[in-house]
Amino acid sequence: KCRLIACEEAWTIPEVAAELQKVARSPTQSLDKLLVKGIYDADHDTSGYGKMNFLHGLLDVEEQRLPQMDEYGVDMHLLTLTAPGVQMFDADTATELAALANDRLAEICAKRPTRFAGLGSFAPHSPKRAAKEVERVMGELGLNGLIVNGHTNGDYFDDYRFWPIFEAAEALDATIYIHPRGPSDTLKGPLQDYAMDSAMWGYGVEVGTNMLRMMASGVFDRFPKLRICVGHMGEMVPFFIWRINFMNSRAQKVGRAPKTQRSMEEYFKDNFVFTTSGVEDPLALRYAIDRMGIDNVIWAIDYPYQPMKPAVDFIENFVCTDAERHALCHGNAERVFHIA
Ligand SMILES: COc1cc(C(=O)O)cc(C(=O)O)c1
Ligand SMILES: [Mn+2]
Repeated sequence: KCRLIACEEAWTIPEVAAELQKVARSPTQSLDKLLVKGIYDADHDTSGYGKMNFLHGLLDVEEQRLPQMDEYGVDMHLLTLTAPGVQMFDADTATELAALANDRLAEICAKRPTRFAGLGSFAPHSPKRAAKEVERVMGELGLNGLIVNGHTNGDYFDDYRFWPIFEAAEALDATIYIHPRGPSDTLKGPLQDYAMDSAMWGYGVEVGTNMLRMMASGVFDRFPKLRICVGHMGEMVPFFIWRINFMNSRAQKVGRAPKTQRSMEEYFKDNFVFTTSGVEDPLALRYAIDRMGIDNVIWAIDYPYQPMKPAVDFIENFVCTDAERHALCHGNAERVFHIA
């Protein structure tokens, strides 16, 4: 029996849920509003927002989550404050609620250290205080890395203002998990209809765009040891990596893109790992392993947005070698997220 560590497992606290309800009732133009309203304010004026009953599963750790982990043989959940995290709040509220969520998460992990690990949050729009929180998360709180959800107020991670956060994470060998959120106001255009704002399409576009901006801008020349994790089988990038590499190197030759020390494919292989969250497709997984290398692929459920049993069945039925199975199911997670 292979140890199973699921690495994109969503969770929240009542204080963040309450603040997101305020966002849901505010006149925000953010595309996250469709999802936030559907989850955190569904019973209030639900016109067009689609009620989705995830809140109980997000708040819960021991009532339903842990018994299901026992029933299906999932040893650990790597818990992450669910998207959009604290990033829709003002910088002060975001900083305070990230620290509160991190304290609560450390308590959960301390109480059941063989069942739960956790990624700490921060407020990207207060980068200096965020860098301090990264140090507290990895030091005093003893958590396993960081989580952030795509853009913040429309800014992406090629923007030098975020670099104090990368500096702290790189120095502490702390992996930053870039989870999706709805596309930014400048990206959202035709993504506002047909539920394309979130998991079906907009999430992949949002994170994929962030990843490419980081790679193409030379962030990893500045922070060569920085490790980023993304979910959802690499947010479409693995399947497009040949074309991304070819077209970026041509763009560099003709001066359309800045010169970088390494190629896009090298940055993706050297500085990224990705999980299988929400893509339970054996063909996609086999391609991703063969294309990007087994050491870069990590199993995840994406609970409670994905039901637990099908995700366990998916990985247990996946055809692979024993070495691949150990890497996928726990070995890579233990290395990347410092799990004993
Ligand atoms: C933050 O809210 C989420 C909603 C869903 C969904 O299935 O509607 C999926 C994800 C996800 O894929 O992480 C996240
Ligand atoms: Mn997720």
